[in-house]
Amino acid sequence: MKVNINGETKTVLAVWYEDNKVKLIDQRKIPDEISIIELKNSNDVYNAIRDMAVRGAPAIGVTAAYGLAMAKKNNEDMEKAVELIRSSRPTAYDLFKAIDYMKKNNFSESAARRYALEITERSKKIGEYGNELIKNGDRILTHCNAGALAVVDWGTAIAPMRIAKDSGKNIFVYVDETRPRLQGARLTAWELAQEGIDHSIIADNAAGYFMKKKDVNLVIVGADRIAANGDFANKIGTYEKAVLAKVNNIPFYVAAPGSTFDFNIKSGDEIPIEERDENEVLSINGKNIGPSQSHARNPAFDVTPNEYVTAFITEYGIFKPNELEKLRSLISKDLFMR
Ligand SMILES: CSC[C@H]1O[C@H](OP(=O)(O)O)[C@H](O)[C@@H]1O
Repeated sequence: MKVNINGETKTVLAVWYEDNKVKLIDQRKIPDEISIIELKNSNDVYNAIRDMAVRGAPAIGVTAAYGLAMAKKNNEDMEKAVELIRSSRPTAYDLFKAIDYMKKNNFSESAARRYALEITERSKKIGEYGNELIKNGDRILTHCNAGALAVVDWGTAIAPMRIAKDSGKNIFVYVDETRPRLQGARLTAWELAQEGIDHSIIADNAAGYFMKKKDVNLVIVGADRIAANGDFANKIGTYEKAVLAKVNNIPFYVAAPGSTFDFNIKSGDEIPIEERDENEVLSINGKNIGPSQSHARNPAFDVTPNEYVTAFITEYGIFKPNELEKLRSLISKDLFMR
């Protein structure tokens, strides 16, 4: 993605592999600064994923792939490195796909680079297919960050918006702030601003207001894990946006690569939901927002039933929930996904 750093336009990626180190933009510091951190071993990779220096299902997978190649090159105990990185976060299926891919390819550096390139190229395809759903003048709502930062470049839900803009369409985006980690207000808004895409940040609770006012033409979100029946996990708050979209007859699209589809599970009931530290809810920028006696619950994801999904936007094309068997067949024939 192109970013303006001190008046200079640079092309940056969310995560890359250089000098036998995994390097990434520390997403906890955006939009205040673009800070690059270098990971030197599997323990660094575990911490970076767990603490969300890098986040977003495909980006987590790519970071794991590079991290395992680095661990192999550093002669780490690979069984321990795999188990450590596998334990970093439970919901995003891409993490486990990437680990399996690297295992099948002897944790080689070339395999990690191929994994990263495939994911990047596939996210651009998602953008091209998704662009077909966007008309000139459309007002789009999105939740959390499913942009280049959540992948490597391009993004999933944001990729169609970028390609629509580049193809000359006039679009506007409502960006849910996405409490508690504010991936929308901090990351999606930053990406859209860099791309010159017109947008407004809104409180998570305001999405229904704009949908009911008929000020939203479509919703596009990302995903962290999609079950065989089309139920999917995504950032907490997605489920209620999907219900509001259905009630207001607004198309609701989920953008995700094949690496996010978990056909081993029948429904969303089987998707593990990460519960994170309560302090992410209890404080903002390190300042407590509630009384000291109060505790908080902090599920990082929720599951949206397939009935609320208009269609899935993938690198293979666009599929309705009842067409996922066709998608499963295409993925099974895809050498990269085996
Ligand atoms: C393109 S995957 C993005 C997906 O990941 C986010 O979760 P997190 O920021 O906790 O990694 C969110 O669910 C996004 O939709």
